[in-house]
Amino acid sequence: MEVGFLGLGIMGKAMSMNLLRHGFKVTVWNRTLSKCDELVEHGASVAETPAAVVKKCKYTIAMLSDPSAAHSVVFGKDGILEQICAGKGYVDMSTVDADTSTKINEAITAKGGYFLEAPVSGSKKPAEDGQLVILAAGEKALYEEVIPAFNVMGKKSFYLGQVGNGAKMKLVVNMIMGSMINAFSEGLVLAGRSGLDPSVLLDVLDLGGIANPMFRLKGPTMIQGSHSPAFPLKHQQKDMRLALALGDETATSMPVAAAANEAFKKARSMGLGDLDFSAVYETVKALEPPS
Ligand SMILES: NC(=O)C1=CN([C@@H]2O[C@H](COP(=O)(O)OP(=O)(O)OC[C@H]3O[C@@H](n4cnc5c(N)ncnc54)[C@H](OP(=O)(O)O)[C@@H]3O)[C@@H](O)[C@H]2O)C=CC1
Ligand SMILES: O=CCCC(=O)O
Repeated sequence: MEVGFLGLGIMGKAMSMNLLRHGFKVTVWNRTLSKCDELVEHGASVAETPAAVVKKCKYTIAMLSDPSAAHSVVFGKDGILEQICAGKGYVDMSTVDADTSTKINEAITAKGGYFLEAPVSGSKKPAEDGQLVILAAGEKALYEEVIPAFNVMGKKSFYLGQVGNGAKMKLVVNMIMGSMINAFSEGLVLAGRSGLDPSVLLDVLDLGGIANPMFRLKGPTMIQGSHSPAFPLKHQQKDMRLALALGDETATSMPVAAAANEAFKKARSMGLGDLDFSAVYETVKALEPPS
C-alpha cells in the first residue's frame, strides 16, 4: 500500500526514511522539492503537490513546521482538500494547537475523509531510530489502520480520544521541557560563575533524582557552546507560545513557562532560532555578571 509523506525537514526526513527501510512504499512531497532527492535515492516516489500525494495514497502523513504550514498544506492551492474523499486518511504529526487540528478535522471529515492528529515526543535521533512516542487522537479506525506505520516510527503510541487531545498533550510536554532547559541553562552558568566546573555539575545531576536523558544528551554540547539543530529553537518557542495560549484558555497560571518563553524570544531576537533549542543557554551567558 502506498503511504504519502509531506514535509521532509529534520523529523519528516528521518520518519519517512524509516518507513522506506521497513518496506513501505512511500510517495513524498516537500515545499522545497529538492529535499525529496535523498528519499528518492532510497526508493521513494515524488509527487508535485500535496493534492497529488493524496490522490495516489490511501493515507497521507504530514510533519510540518507550525500551524500556518499545517493550515496552508490542507486549505491552500493544490492542498489536501482537493483530493481527500471517503476511504482516504490524513495524519498530521506536526506540533500545532488544538484549534488548528480541529479546523483541519472539520474540513477533512466534511469531504468524507478520515483525520488523525499524532504529534510526537522525541527528537532527531529517536526519529532516526524509530523510537518516537506518538500522541494520537481522532478517528479510531484510521488510528488502527496506521498502527503498522506508527510501529516503525515509534516505540509507543497513545490513543487519546477526540481531536485536540493529542495537540494538548504534546504542548504540555514541550512546555515542561522548555522550562527545564531554561533552569538547566541557568544552573550551568551559575556553576561556572561560582567557580565550579559545569561538567562536574553534569555528573552530579546525572546521579541524583533529577537525572534525565535531556540533561545527559544536551549538557556536554551546551558547555562547548555547540547547538547543532535537532529541535530548532524557533519551534520550541512556537510550542511555548501555543502552550501559554492553552494556559490562557484554561485560566492556568504559568509564570515559569512565561519566563522561559521570554528567554526563547530573546534567543530568536539574537538570531539563534535555527539552532537547537539548547541555544537558549547563550541568552543566559550573554547577560553580563555584575562587576
Ligand atoms: N525537531 C524535533 O526534535 C521535533 C520537532 N517536532 C515538531 O515537528 C514539526 C517539524 O519539525 P522539524 O522537522 O524539526 O522542522 P524543520 O524546520 O526541519 O522542517 C519543517 C518542515 O515544514 C515545511 N514547511 C514550513 N513551512 C511550510 C509551508 N508554509 N508550507 C509547506 N511546508 C512548509 C518545511 O519545508 P521546507 O523544507 O520547504 O522549508 C519542512 O519540510 C514541527 O511542528 C516541530 O515542532 C516534534 C518533535 C520533535
Ligand atoms: O518537540 C520536540 C520534542 C523534542 C524532544 O522530545 O526531545
